[in-house]
Amino acid sequence: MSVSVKICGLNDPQAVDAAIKAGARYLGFVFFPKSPRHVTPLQAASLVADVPLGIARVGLFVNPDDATLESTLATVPLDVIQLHGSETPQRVTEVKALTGLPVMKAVGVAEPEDLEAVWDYGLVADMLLIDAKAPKDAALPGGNGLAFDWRILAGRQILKPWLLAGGLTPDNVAQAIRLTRAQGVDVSSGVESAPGVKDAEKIRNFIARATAPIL
Ligand SMILES: O=C(O)c1ccccc1NCC(=O)[C@H](O)[C@H](O)COP(=O)(O)O
Repeated sequence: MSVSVKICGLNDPQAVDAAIKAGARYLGFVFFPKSPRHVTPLQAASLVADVPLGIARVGLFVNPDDATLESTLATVPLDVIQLHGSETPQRVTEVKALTGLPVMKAVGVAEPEDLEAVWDYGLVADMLLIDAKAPKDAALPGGNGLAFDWRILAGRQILKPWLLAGGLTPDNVAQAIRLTRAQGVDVSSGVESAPGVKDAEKIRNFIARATAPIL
């Protein structure tokens, strides 16, 4: 089965178009005001207007309250909610009930002990995004272009569908998939020319290399 690709932090129509044409399975839109990739619900509504069926529109939130989720969903149709903050398993369950949408929970990994959280969230989330743990002094909880030691995941069984994230690039994504046997991969900074500026050529290269047969 081919690896699914999520391109995260899309904020311009050319990049959305490049991701769709190159075969992305998930398109991520960041609703976190401090991010250089931040989009408003109205901007996102315009960006997703022509997304074909079968490609999931993912809204990325950091510790959102109910009102934020409700007002965003009233403006932009989304298929998946990505929670990228310190939401508890209980909050994941609440967000699923409130929105009626599947939840992808991001879990930060730096060392083998962090896999306990992967297990805990696997019991409640519909999907997991296994990402590098953000450094304590990082301005953002994700999208920092940092990788973790992928060998931590080698040979692990994970309860739910999951995507590998953190510091992936067109140059390292095939090796990351080979080591972790990830079913899907997620990228943001690795397909940018500057923070918050997506590069269509890098998006095409990334998707081609992630979906090529792994030898
Ligand atoms: O991208 C952001 O600006 C961002 C802000 C707040 C929370 C999460 C954020 N991004 C998450 C991602 O883009 C990805 O899901 C993932 O962390 C991979 O990012 P990268 O290492 O840059 O490829």
